[in-house]
Amino acid sequence: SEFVMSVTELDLLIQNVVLAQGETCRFRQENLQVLRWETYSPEEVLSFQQKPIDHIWERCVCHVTEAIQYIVEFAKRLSGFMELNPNDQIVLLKAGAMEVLLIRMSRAFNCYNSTVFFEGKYAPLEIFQSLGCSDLIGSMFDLCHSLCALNLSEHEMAFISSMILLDPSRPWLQDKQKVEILHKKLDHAFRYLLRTSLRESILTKLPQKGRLLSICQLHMEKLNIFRQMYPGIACERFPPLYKELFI
Ligand SMILES: CNC(=O)[C@@H]1CCCN1C(=O)c1ccc(Cl)c(COc2cccc3c(C(F)(F)F)cc(C)nc23)c1Cl
Repeated sequence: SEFVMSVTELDLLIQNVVLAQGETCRFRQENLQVLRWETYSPEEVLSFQQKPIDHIWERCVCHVTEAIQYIVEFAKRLSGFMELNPNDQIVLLKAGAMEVLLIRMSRAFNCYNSTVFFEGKYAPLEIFQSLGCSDLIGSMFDLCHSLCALNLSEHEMAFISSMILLDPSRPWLQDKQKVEILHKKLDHAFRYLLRTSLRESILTKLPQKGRLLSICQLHMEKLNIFRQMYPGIACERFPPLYKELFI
């Protein structure tokens, strides 16, 4: 029994999702644009590559953890999310936060020279070489390239992110129906938005769910390898939120 949403309800939901994204994206789109040709020099790249692996890992994990906190704030602002039971809120964030981070990373990616915004300038893939997980970083860059090709607007990215988070197919959900209703409303509003902006064609080109999932699984493997290699760091120095969500 498909439900009907009034235009007012659709507009209100679009406003809620777009506002949630605008208030919780760590870097403003315009600032990222201005800086996009500020790249690291070969000497700077070399000095990054010569730093010890645990040093770079720890900095990256701190950046990732901070970015995840912004994504938690994004989720909390999505209408209906805070009305879900706390267990389901954690289940949805645990499963979807990293995928949303990958979507957000593409906003800070310059697909003309394959660089990504990192610590103030745009960095090439090589800068992460000493991390010893070039397959993970490489697949993140590939994903950014395919997302850049879609030339997604902030509105579209906001909806894609909200539907990744409010995904009723996540395992261990207690109140699946409630998430289903939220997801269906987002789907209606997203399609309405795409119809009015003549952008329905992107629906068939969005990255498959499995692709995001596989990168995130690579994330977990790398993280476990790193924790084994540097047991000292993994426990204490990881910010608590990271432990809660990923360990
Ligand atoms: C635009 N910038 C960004 O999106 C990210 C998040 C916010 C800040 N930030 C960066 O500075 C950044 C940008 C690009 C890259 Cl490739 C990186 C390095 O990313 C990672 C290096 C190591 C491990 C990473 C892991 C692992 F495995 F720990 F789970 C997981 C993710 C997702 N990213 C890792 C980083 Cl940390």
